[in-house]
Amino acid sequence: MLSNQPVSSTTAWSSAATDTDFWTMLAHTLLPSYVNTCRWFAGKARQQTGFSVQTIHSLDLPDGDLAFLLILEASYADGVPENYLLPVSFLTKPDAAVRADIPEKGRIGELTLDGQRGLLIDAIYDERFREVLFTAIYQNQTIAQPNGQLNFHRGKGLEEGDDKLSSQVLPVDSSNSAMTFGDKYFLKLYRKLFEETNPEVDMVAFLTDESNFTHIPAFGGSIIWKQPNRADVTLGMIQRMVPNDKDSWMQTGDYLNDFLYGVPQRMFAIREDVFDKVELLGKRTGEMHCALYKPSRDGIPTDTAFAPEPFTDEYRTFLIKRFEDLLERRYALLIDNYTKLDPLAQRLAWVFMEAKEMIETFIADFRTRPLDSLRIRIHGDYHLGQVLATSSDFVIIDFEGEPESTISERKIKHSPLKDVAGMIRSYHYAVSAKLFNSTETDNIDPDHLQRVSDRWFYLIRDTFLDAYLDVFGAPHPLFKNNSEINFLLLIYLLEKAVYELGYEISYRPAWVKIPLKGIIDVVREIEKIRLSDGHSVHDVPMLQTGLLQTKGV
Ligand SMILES: Nc1ncnc2c1ncn2[C@@H]1O[C@H](COP(=O)(O)OP(=O)(O)O)[C@@H](O)[C@H]1O
Ligand SMILES: O=P(O)(O)O[C@H]1O[C@H](CO)[C@@H](O[C@H]2O[C@H](CO)[C@@H](O)[C@H](O)[C@H]2O)[C@H](O)[C@H]1O
Repeated sequence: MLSNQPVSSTTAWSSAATDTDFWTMLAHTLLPSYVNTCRWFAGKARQQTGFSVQTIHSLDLPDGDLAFLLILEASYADGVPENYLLPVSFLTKPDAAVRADIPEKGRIGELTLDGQRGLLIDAIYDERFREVLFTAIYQNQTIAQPNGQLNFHRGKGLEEGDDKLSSQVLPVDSSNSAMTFGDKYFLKLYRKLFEETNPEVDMVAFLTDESNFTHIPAFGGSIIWKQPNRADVTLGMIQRMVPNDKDSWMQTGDYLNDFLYGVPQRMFAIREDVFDKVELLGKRTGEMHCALYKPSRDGIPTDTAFAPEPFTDEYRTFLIKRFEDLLERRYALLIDNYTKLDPLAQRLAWVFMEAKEMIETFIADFRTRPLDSLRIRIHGDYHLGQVLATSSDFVIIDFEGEPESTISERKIKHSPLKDVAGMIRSYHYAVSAKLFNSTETDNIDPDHLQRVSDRWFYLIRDTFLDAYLDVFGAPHPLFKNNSEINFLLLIYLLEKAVYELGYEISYRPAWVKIPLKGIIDVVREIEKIRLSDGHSVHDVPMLQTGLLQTKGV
């Protein structure tokens, strides 16, 4: 977004790196309004108190010009400041063609530097900058900077001979920026930065280098900022590009359109190939977790970052605390927004509020319940939108973990059933969003709609779960027995639905009833447990309609 204010400085672009006054001036003029238009800036809704350029890394462009990688600090009235990556370059040529190529969202503003007029842009839109990043990764370059060094690392997935590829910025608007190289590589530049290696780099590099799991885009390399006595900061990662038409959320939506067709005629029909796909996704998910399960072999411990761990007291305390905080925040959010909810959501909200004590008792049981299953690194934000559908298979992407968690939290090991719960919730979302938000079902009795969507969901859930568990065989150290599987699934399903409740209240209020229904389904399961054996929960029965019963796990 171009600012109308003409901004000028006596500094030339070539000597700007060391001119702190220049960057301070920019941080007070062009940058705040620009950053606030960017999809990747997560601080828009917060009360901002200012921006400052904390660090400037210089990169030489092929024609002798320069681009800078700015680390921009955003400060707020409440809470800790955040750091964002903003690469900038300065186009001085009054060349209309060059400028016409820069989309509005890449234009930071007009600048006059040392008498030279030009346009300051987000450098991802500068082909020279993209070429420099790619070449540096390809050549494993280390570029010294006043504040440490930039380490460009090439991984297994970047092939020899692919050194000159044309590049583009992908139009997807998300929390990071994506560039493609020769339609073969996908480079993600992280925008919000953390002083720790991004979990996505850990995970994708590990799966590429240490396992035979091929259903992720192979790791092509990373861009890391290293500083003495400080943790590494990950600036970017490159992977193989996956040719895909759509993600699994969209694919499931297509299946649901077919299904929806029969609903007004009271015909319940799911195509067989839908079950085949769901089974395949269950299998791929199981294979991903098998690949992440690396016990010590012959007494030789594997990389501790990936070694399986038991359900320690420390983990139990962490999870319970997180759950309690999450519940408190969600109850408060729900109360604040109650009057904005539609009548169905309000009814469900009441059931949730009334079940508070029961939920708390159930969570508290997690502190002492004997659990012999194991925890490993997992995807962490697993849902249908994170799985790309190729012509006949699936590729799993976006291993950054749950956006609301800190980077350290995202690396905590969990039961892989947390990912399984994420996917189950996602199927529930898919059918609920389709059936309750489509005009085709406007005239259908809501109770009937609820019954058919429940049936669809249970069949799909059990198909997914069954195919998932089949991968492990029985017994497997990750899952002690059915009772533990069912208990852990309930815990993670509840946690995920409670997390989603906040997401929907903030971003899609019309969808709030979806996670509320998910929470209430778990509450009903907890009630069943209590009714079956008083208040102790030794044997946790299978989920309603679960095919699990037939498995000898
Ligand atoms: N390796 C890849 N190949 C092709 N497209 C990809 C690849 N990785 C991601 N994408 C596309 O880019 C979008 C954003 O990627 P994602 O990893 O989810 O980024 P973000 O962290 O910004 O959400 C995805 O929804 C998908 O459409
Ligand atoms: O942007 P991310 O992929 O990191 O994930 C966030 O946004 C997701 C929504 O796009 C949100 O997922 C929720 O909605 C999905 C449907 O749009 C559904 O499939 C998921 O089950 C549901 O959790 C995700 O929670 C949030 O972290």
